[in-house]
Amino acid sequence: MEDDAGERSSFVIGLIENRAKEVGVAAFDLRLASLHLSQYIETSSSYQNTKTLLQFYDPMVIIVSPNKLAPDGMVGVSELADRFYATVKKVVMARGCFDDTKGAVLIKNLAAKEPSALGLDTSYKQYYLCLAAAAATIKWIEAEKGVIITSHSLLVTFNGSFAHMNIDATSVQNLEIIEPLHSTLWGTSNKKRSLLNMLKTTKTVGGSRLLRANLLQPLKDIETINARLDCLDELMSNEQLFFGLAQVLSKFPKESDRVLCHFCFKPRKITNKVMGVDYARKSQVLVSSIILLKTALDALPLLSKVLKDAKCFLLANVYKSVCENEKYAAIRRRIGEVIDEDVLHARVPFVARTQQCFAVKAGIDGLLDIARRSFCDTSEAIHNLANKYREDFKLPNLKLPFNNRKGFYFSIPHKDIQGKLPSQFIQVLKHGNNLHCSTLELASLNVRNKSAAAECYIRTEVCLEELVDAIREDVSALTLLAEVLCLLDMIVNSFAHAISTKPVDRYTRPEFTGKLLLSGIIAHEFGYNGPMAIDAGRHPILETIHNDFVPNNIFLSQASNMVLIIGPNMSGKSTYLQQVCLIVILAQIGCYVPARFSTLRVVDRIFTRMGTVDNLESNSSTFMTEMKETAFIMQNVSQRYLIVMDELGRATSSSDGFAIAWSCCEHLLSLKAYTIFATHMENLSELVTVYPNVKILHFDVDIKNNRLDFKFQLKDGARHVPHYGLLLAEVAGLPSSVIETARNITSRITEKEVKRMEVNCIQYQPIQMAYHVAQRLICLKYSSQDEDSIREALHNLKDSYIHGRL
Ligand SMILES: Nc1ncnc2c1ncn2[C@@H]1O[C@H](COP(=O)(O)OP(=O)(O)OP(=O)(O)O)[C@@H](O)[C@H]1O
Repeated sequence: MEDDAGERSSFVIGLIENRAKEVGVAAFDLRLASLHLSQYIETSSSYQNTKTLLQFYDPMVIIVSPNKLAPDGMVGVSELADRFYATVKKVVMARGCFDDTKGAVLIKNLAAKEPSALGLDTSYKQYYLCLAAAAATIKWIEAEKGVIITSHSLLVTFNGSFAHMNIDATSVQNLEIIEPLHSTLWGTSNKKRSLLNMLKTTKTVGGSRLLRANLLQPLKDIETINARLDCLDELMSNEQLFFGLAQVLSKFPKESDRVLCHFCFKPRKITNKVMGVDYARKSQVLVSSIILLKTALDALPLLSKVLKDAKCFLLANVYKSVCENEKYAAIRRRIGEVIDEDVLHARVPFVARTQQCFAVKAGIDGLLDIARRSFCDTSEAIHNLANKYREDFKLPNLKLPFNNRKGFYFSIPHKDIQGKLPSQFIQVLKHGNNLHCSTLELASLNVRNKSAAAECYIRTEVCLEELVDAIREDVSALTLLAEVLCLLDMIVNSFAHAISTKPVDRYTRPEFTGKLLLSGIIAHEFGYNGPMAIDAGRHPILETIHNDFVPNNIFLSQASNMVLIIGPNMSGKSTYLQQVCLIVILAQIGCYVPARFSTLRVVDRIFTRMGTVDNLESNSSTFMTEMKETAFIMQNVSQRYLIVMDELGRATSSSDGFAIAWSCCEHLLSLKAYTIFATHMENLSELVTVYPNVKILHFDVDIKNNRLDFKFQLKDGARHVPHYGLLLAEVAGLPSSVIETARNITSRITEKEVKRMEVNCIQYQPIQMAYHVAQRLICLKYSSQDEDSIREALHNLKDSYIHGRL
């Protein structure tokens, strides 16, 4: 639709809730003509799930019902919209518009696929909230835009958000997925330093929107992830295919997705209301859409040529479903019957206007030909007028720019005007080194030129009526083409581009455990709870800034599902936590990752508590925010989650903070989720004496000349770095007398602590080792390795045990 251009959001969201904490969401994408339905129980009183969805969709309109149905203690989605999305247009529709029965009928009629494929027809009563939201949303769109949605044209997904990895809104900020934090880890805020900005080399608006959507909701389906990874394998090993595809994609208009979906919306029959809303403009959009569609269809044979020999499933499937699809050639033939072959899509406004006026072949409509003549005459008169002014007023550098709003105007360099501008020139505006202006004569010619163009558009629309109806019959083919172009743009221009611009093997393909093991006991034991191992992983963004970025490993498994990382300030803890999460996200969007090797299990949800984000809710102290975020994690955690906690408990008294951190760790250790916990509290390493499934690591630091020398290297076990806080405080410029006093106090405390830790470690090491041996033996029991490999593994295990390397 014409008013959803550019990268502005194109989502209209209907929201409704009941008193049982259930929320129904219908998110309608006007650009892609798709509708995404979700219904879920809101788990927190601060609406974390709803906020996450709203952040994901970034709506331009939120539709809510007037009555407050929120459960006690919750503000209600309507107020949520007011508080957090004050700049987004809010529409309140009568409760009756949220009609679930009507929603079900609409979905049945409008969805491109049978609703049974969505699980809606049999059990829709259960999902009445999202259907009610859908009814209201569709009603608003049809009324507001003056359109009727074409039957069986909508791409409908159900429960969309939960078929994907869930990253809550706070974690999106903490991990700097979309935008860098104001106080970034690296000092000044820089737009380049978010994962989205790093990957945003897509060439189309649809491609970058798909990329954003993927980063906010990575995939969970291993088959789809692997299909993308297979595609990247092929692109990386076949340069001709990679460059060929990149080149062909550039031949498709940037706005292909929006235009292809234009045909899903059928304008209502002309009513006074619609006539009043610049009817000519609507006709112009239609003509421009047809020209864009022609340009896109003309590029399809080139795509077929490049993809003909592609091997991977994804590209072969695109070839089969799009390139070999007869429907596109048929549509192109129909377009050729009415539209002039030479007409091209143009971005320069006046060229585009001329192409649109001359789109339909000459001789098809007499009135159109007359309107064109008038358009040409007025355009010529305007150019003649400019020539006349150049000569009469001695203004050889007078230019005649055009924009859609103003029409033609004059642009005169300031330096060419000796004294005053002649009085004929009106509406004078300074614009850089030029003056922009008009004259009465130009204004009158502009009006005539514009109305001649408007007449052309309206007549053209009449000529295109049959063609447009024919195109609408195959609208699902156009939606498919739009989807495919966005996906290819993301994979080729973003993923493959990012990998290929790095030195060879900097990015590698992640492996996923789970699929192969999904049978019987092995699936149960290891499939869903397979290990997460990253060898020589790097931070995808920071490594581009630091030439000497130090890679680090991680290993999490059922036997060791928590890693506790200890290290002084500035040693690299927060960077490491971010790094692991970003690698998991990259892997689950189907991209290679910055690591030498990685084996991952699919993560359902990432939770982070990193303490760097400003609190959005007023009246919450740093500590309360920290506790609220932690409570949210604790209440929602389940086994395939990845939890990342940075310095929990630092915002209160040290004893309470330690107690909270310890008990949170104990709680998390009792679950199957994987947790990475970074802390300054060295005493927390004593957890290892009680829980064999926690692994302690530390960031290596040397002390040279009373200065900390950071190695950024993770090492096994805990290491006590004496007085690192004092050393850093000294560097920061605290007076030496203050430092001296502080040093005396801390040395007395820490000596005692260290001794106690050493005793405990020695005492509990054998228990730890026995536990790890047992776990590895269980793994070996279920492994499918041959006898020799098992023998070798047992040998290695024995060696590791003897040398205390477990
Ligand atoms: N692996 C690495 N290789 C190179 N430099 C790194 C690495 N990790 C971190 N750094 C550098 O160290 C700086 C500090 O890292 P980070 O903020 O992660 O430390 P921290 O231990 O979390 O500190 P604090 O405890 O004070 O929050 C980063 O800004 C980055 O410049």
